[in-house]
Amino acid sequence: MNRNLSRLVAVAQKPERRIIGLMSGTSLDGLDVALCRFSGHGPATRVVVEHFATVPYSANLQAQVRRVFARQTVELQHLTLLHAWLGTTHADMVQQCLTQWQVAPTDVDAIASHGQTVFHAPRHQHGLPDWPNATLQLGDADHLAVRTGILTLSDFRQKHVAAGGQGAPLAVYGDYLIFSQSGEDRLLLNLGGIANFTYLAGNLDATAVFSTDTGPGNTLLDAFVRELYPGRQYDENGALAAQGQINTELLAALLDHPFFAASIPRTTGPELFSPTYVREAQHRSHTAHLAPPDLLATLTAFSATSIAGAVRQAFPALPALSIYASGGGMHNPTLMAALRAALPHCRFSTTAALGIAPDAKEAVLFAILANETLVGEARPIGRNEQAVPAVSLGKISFPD
Ligand SMILES: Nc1ncnc2c1ncn2[C@@H]1O[C@H](COP(=O)(O)OP(=O)(O)OP(=O)(O)O)[C@@H](O)[C@H]1O
Ligand SMILES: CC(=O)N[C@H]1[C@@H]2OC[C@@H](O2)[C@@H](O)[C@@H]1O[C@H](C)C(=O)O
Repeated sequence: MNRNLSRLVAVAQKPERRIIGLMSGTSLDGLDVALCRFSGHGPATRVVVEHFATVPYSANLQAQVRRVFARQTVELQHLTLLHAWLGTTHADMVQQCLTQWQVAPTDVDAIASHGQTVFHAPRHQHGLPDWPNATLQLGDADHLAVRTGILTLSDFRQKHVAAGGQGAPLAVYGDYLIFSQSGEDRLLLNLGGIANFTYLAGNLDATAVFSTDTGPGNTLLDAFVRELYPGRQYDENGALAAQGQINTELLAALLDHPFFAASIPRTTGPELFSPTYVREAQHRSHTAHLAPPDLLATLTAFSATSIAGAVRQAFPALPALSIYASGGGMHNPTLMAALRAALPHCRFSTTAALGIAPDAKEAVLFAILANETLVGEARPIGRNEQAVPAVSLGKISFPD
């Protein structure tokens, strides 16, 4: 048997595994690196986050990714170069973390690499009836495996698409395994560039579980803060939006898009929710000359209202739900206050209350996907249109 295959079998048979989860989302703020220790699989999964860091993306890295990010037209050579370069750059970031944590690469069983999404194209968004759902993540994992010497699983979204999904949200697989709790109906709400949630039924009915994107989280806020306040990357603690007034005409125009009426699950990205989207809504609502704080207040309300709208669409009877937030947006008190106001029947806390640091959650979820692919088995979650493809996700890259 090939040496790599026998090593793979040995990793799968270990009582405990250390897997590094890597996630770099649509905010392009950095690479989240979570070193996780696993035992078990499926609903018996036990995960402890031994170390976590966000390695910030340099201004150059952000600029290089933005040359292709969510763009209809790109320079093909640059896209090709990025694929290899991000793979080696992510490998160097992993090595930097391991050195800092004083962990030897030989003590890590696997890396689970999400890669950098550069374009997300579900059919409902590209609108081309003869073309499939599609999504593209860069940062080739062979480069990670060869450079770190660690077995690497990657490119988790393609199998989801191949099995009938939109390539997202994938959080549902891990949320279901580690956050389901008898007696509590839960929403796991991630407030990243794009916001999404997973519903977990308190009666532990796997067929009732579903997940969906809801629309913008921080992506529009970040884009306009960068444009209107040069040198700033985001609305720190929601302070700018807190000084502004919500413009109800613009808010109504922003919410006037078929995405918000589409059936659940629906996924999206900055391809749709871009500054151009906002400018068109401003044009339609005659609000092109809003003061910057008023624009940010309205965009914050747009995120909160669209998230609350998706929750109300999914649960029209307004049952009491416990919402556990994660992702960078939970550090924005203006956004969180707007969410609380829009969903007064829900109880809010963060995944810290469930034992997973909210900034680490998405990276941990990719480590869980790798653990399942190595040790677990595909299992059915959800039903009908909300069924989650029952497949093992990710491709395997060997170090040699
Ligand atoms: N103190 C803070 N105040 C306000 N916003 C904050 C704060 N800290 C982080 N954020 C927001 O969180 C963002 C980063 O969030 P996160 O890392 O969860 O996004 P992501 O993983 O890139 O997104 P996605 O889940 O869409 O892939 C920042 O760009 C900023 O908008
Ligand atoms: C295509 C893509 O990268 N989508 C991301 C993005 O960021 C949030 C939301 O949009 C979600 O659908 C997804 O990430 C999370 C980790 C997911 O798949 O669950």
